[in-house]
Amino acid sequence: MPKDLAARLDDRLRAKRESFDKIPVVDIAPLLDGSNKQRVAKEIRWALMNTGFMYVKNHGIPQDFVDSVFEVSRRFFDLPTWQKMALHIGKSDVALRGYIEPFGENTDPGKTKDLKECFDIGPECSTVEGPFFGPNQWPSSLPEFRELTYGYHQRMVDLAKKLLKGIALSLDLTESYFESLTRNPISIQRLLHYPPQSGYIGEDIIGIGAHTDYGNLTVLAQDDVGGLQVMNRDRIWVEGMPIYGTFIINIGDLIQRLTNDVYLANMHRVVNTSGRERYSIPFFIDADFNASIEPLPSCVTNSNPARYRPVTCGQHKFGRFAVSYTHLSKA
Ligand SMILES: O=C(O)CCC(=O)C(=O)O
Ligand SMILES: [Fe+2]
Repeated sequence: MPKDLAARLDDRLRAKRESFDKIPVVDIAPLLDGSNKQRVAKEIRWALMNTGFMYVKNHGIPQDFVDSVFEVSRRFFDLPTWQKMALHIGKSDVALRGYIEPFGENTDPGKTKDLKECFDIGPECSTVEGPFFGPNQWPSSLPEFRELTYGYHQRMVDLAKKLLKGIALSLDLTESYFESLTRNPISIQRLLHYPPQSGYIGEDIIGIGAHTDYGNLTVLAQDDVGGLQVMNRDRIWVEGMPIYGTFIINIGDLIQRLTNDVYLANMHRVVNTSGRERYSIPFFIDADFNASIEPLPSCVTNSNPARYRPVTCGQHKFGRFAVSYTHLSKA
């Protein structure tokens, strides 16, 4: 964990929040169909103030489609290592697309090595245009991979934009608030595979080290294995158990900065002691590369003065990857 995060963690958890022993489930149908957006906004507000996480149900993405992406993800991670390494993220320049081997990204660098392996996809561009924007790399031995995973990415962008509307309403902003910040947003569609761990497990090697997400919003699909843990106010790790048919939504640093810590980008990690392989599919949506993020006037008060200086989305995000990606931090 970068030092500033470690220092801020205590502060965050001291903040006036209700502790939680489970993550709330929010039915977002009334947000999506417009029948009761305000009720959903209220539930989102409680969840993001107190846990930074929520499950969403009735999200409109067919479960058999999600299952088919899990299936192709399993097939991808089953490929021989040399085939995966041929698509290594280091070959994508600053676009940051492709395969990341175990220990190739450590989200709590200096403390934990991450056992997970990943594959990252993003908005398709024909050449590298700059950080996070460039061509994807595709596995030629899995012809169905591209259509399924890129199609999923498109559905996620759409869902995330609807969720951002709900978040805007939950902050008493107009529902279109995020539109001007997300015209061509950085987004990453990631596939993850966690091998099981057994015996003594210390914090030096786990599935994914304790971290907050970097951007605006994460939409996570997980299989039925379990292992996600989210920290509560008493610094207890609460299990984010799988609930079939839901996604887990959590906010990242940028929304925490925007809300001046009213909403919590909460710490989480994965420890897979199930004895089974675990797969998950997180999608990250951020803001435009040059979007400036600073505390909203409505979240700055005498008792909660502005805690953050403006930062551009791209600067913040690339800065965090620069220390977590082994291939970048060694360069
Ligand atoms: O696999 C999971 O459940 C969580 C993954 C995660 O936290 C991340 O990729 O940022
Ligand atoms: Fe995360």
